[in-house]
Amino acid sequence: MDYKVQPATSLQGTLQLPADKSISHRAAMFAALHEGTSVITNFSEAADPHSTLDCLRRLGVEIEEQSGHTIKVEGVGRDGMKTPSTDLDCGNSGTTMRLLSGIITGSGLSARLTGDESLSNRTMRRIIEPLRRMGAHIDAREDDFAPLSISRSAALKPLHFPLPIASAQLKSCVLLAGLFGEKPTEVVETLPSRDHTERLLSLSIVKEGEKKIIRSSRQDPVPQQSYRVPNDFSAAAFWLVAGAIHPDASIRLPKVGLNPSRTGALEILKQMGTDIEITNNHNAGAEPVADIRVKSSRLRPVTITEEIVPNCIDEIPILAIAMLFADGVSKVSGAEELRHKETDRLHALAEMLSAAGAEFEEYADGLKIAGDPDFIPDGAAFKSFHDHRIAMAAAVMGLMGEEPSTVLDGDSTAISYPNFWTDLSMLTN
Ligand SMILES: O=C(O)C1=C[C@@H](OP(=O)(O)O)[C@@H](O)[C@H](O)C1
Ligand SMILES: C=C(OP(=O)(O)O)C(=O)O
Repeated sequence: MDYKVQPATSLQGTLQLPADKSISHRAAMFAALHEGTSVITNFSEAADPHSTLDCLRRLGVEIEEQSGHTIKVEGVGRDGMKTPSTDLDCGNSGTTMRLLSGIITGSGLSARLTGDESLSNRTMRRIIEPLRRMGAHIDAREDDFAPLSISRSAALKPLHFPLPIASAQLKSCVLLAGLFGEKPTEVVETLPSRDHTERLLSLSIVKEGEKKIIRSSRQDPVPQQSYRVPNDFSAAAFWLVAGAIHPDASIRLPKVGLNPSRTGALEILKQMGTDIEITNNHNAGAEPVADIRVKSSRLRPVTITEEIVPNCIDEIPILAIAMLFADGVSKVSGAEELRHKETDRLHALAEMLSAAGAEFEEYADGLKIAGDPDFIPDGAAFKSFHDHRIAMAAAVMGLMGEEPSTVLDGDSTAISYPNFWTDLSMLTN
């Protein structure tokens, strides 16, 4: 479905954001691996975490969805999952497919993991290679893409795995397989990526200079997962940018997860001069949470380089919109990974910027954008490529137009943020 975006005269209000998607996936999977009941509150209502719930149910885990975004998971423990009688449909969710592949390999069950068209065209080579070294037998289309048929007849082997790319999904996949092994599996991380898996499983971490060595084995108990999931910082980022670039804005975002391995965009927006206030810092389970308020700001240009990219990987589409309204030329490099998301996000951004009439250059690993605080995007029809983050970035840009614009296939927002369009109209009315 296509959505019309009207130019906004002002952006004011308080939004109850969706629950964190990355934490919701993990909370459900780890609750299933815990022996006993977990009650998770503020579980995400978005499509991706529900793909995870659906797969866990097919693996024999009982999950009750209660009122008020609460789920009760009857954890079966590491050895309690059952061979599924149907495919595990991971939908649009890379996190579901990559993390579950680790669990299937560890458990020794046989399963076939499928996904939608987008997920079936995202590389799985990065997980296939280490999981095979741990003893998995994996059949994949072109030895790279879903459907993935996973089984294991040989014993599970521990792995010492220096991460070849900064990816939390790859790190988590290997650590989850390792959780079933008698001897520890070690993942060595040089560039930090989101650390929810390590935190929520309380895994042992040794720091060696710049490196972090994370270990998992059968000796690690899987803790109960009864906590409130923080609201999603990645969803907050759309409104942080909308508030910063709009001349008449004040937006409050309560109870947002501020895990430092996720908040690169906050640092970047502060560096650009965004008027942001953070209050009510507290913890929810193993994760830091706070309230955020953003107001209209005059933005300076910024340069984003490789080291911070994993820390703001999902926020780069909306940061590109912030750059478009900054006073000067901004640059993103070291972000080739964006070409392997729900769509090629660098290409999708280039198409969006071009339809808006912006001045920019696209590189193999990034973008250069000539910003202007008075830029008026053309009221165009923006292609979202069925990608939730591209659709939401286009919508925020559309608020700054003089003419209405259209976001094509804007219903993909349901992948991570089911109330996005309602929240947008609430802020503008
Ligand atoms: O582990 C996770 O929950 C995620 C990790 C990131 O992907 P990569 O690990 O592939 O970089 C991110 O883009 C994705 O939205 C969620
Ligand atoms: C890349 C994303 O998710 P996933 O990899 O889980 O599909 C995302 O949410 O932007």
